[in-house]
Amino acid sequence: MALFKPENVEDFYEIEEVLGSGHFGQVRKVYERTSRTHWAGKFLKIRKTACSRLGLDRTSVEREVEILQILHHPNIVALKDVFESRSEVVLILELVSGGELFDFIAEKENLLECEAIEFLKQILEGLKFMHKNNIAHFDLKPENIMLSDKGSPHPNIKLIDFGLAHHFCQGEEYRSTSGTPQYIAPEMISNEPLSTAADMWSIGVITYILLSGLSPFQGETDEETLKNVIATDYQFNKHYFSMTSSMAKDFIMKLLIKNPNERMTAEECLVHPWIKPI
Ligand SMILES: Cc1ccc2c(c1)c1c3c(c(C)cc1n2CCCN)C(=O)NC3=O
Repeated sequence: MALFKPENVEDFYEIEEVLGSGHFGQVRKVYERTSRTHWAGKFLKIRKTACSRLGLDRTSVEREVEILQILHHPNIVALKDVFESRSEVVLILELVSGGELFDFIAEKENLLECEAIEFLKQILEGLKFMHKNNIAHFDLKPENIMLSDKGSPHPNIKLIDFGLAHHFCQGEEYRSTSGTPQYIAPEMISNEPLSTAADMWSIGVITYILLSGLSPFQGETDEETLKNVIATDYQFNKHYFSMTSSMAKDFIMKLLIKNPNERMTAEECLVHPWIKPI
């Protein structure tokens, strides 16, 4: 069982404003007194007993910590420290102060293909590193793609939130039906064995949205969205894609493929002619 620091996190950090919250607990800005620097504190409520419904299972937190301790990469959020009290684990994470990629894009009229490519290259470099370490994120979506400094002419992308991530052991079969309907791969919905290819499906969906503002499978309800995903039923809306290059559409089509084995890998995406013109 992993041991985290038993000291009180507030002996080292001042807890500041809430940055976000979810089923897991809260993410808050924290100030480290000794270094006078800001970080993000992810406060996770831990189940007190096995039959308790509230809070997270400690093993799932240990899995997230183990994965973050492996992943040292410029496009993946860094884990600095972990504290534990009786009912809470606190992850001290790199503060990614530029906010979510999609909020950055929402502030612009529309995104040029060359701008989308620059963001996607960084996302794919982070994914290539993750997948080479046999780790899949399994929750790639715009909310989990952050910018380090949105004021910079070339903002740096950071992938965050590895709460659903999985580290595959050799030959292991892993199934999960967690995730967000708009972005999850068909094999997740039908509870088939998963692989890093599920992340590549999400990249196809994210690219479609980056270039059009539309979500390819979104229906009126989650149920309808899931049906559209399973049917791999999407089109390039003529109005929204009228100015989109055929190379960009080819990139998306080579990711939104029902059979996970036929999808491009992160490495193949990085040498696709749309991303890396000859
Ligand atoms: C400036 C800002 C604003 C909101 C933030 C974050 C940073 C943030 C961060 C993290 C997580 C897991 C969630 C976060 N959230 C919650 C929303 C994430 N989609 C994180 O790991 N580092 C962050 O800076």
